[in-house]
Amino acid sequence: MKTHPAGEASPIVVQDLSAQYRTKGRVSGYALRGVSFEVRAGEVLGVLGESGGGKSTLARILAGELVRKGAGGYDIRISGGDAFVNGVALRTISQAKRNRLTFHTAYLAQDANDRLERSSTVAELLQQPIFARDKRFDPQAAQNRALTVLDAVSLPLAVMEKYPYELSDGQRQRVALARALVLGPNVLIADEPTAGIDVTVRDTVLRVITQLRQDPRFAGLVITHDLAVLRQLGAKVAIVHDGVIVGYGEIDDVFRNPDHPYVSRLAKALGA
Ligand SMILES: Nc1ncnc2c1ncn2[C@@H]1O[C@H](COP(=O)(O)OP(=O)(O)OP(=O)(O)O)[C@@H](O)[C@H]1O
Repeated sequence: MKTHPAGEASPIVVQDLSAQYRTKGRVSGYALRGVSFEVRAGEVLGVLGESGGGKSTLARILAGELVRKGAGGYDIRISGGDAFVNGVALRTISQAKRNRLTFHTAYLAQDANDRLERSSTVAELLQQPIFARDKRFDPQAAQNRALTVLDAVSLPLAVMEKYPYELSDGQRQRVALARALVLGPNVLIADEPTAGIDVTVRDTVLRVITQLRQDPRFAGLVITHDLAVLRQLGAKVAIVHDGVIVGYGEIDDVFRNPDHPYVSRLAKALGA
């Protein structure tokens, strides 16, 4: 397994990363073009940018989900550079090793709440990742773990026996978040975790990140235009536009001294 040359590197390192999508055997234009940044231990990076800029592509790669089958499926090809999560290079690792790596990564996709399997109860959904990692895991311990993450996302016990379709959008979003947390990850990749859902989810996301941060190896990448959330987290920001990073640094530095016309436009739009 290829590892980051720097050894004890940041939990997330992206080096000159370029990526394309493969659709029906054809490779598309570049979704990311030579992107580089690091998220150090203890840091949260907020990723902002216009629709189609490449934010979700970046999240998918860092979450180790380069290929997804079925409806809304896709196939990403890393065509240049590399990305390292917990020191492991994502470009060259096998699917089996990638699966193992993702045990340490909580990935909340944009449609995470719709992805929950309809035929499983919340209790089952929360325990599935535990048994996927270790078939012989003690069932009582797995249930306790599920209860702990349920509580962390402020859902009542009664939700455990329900099916996703019996829940509200906000509750489903909380279940998806709880499921992402159940293996005790040190890396969080969240794609618009607070967009379009009831406002209380926002507080839960903030609380969860604060809790995760107690792990000294924690690093988070959160795609959101919610500057209030990013400020509360003391996050740095990366502005992605047309597959490249056009602004990077502390929120106020980036928006007060824009290096690119898109950053000026975004600053105005967000009232930054
Ligand atoms: N499944 C796919 N197949 C082919 N191309 C795709 C696919 N998903 C995204 N792309 C392309 O990759 C580029 C980056 O898209 P991406 O979804 O990463 O942007 P985004 O910044 O997350 O946008 P949004 O805010 O709308 O989610 C776009 O040109 C887009 O058309």
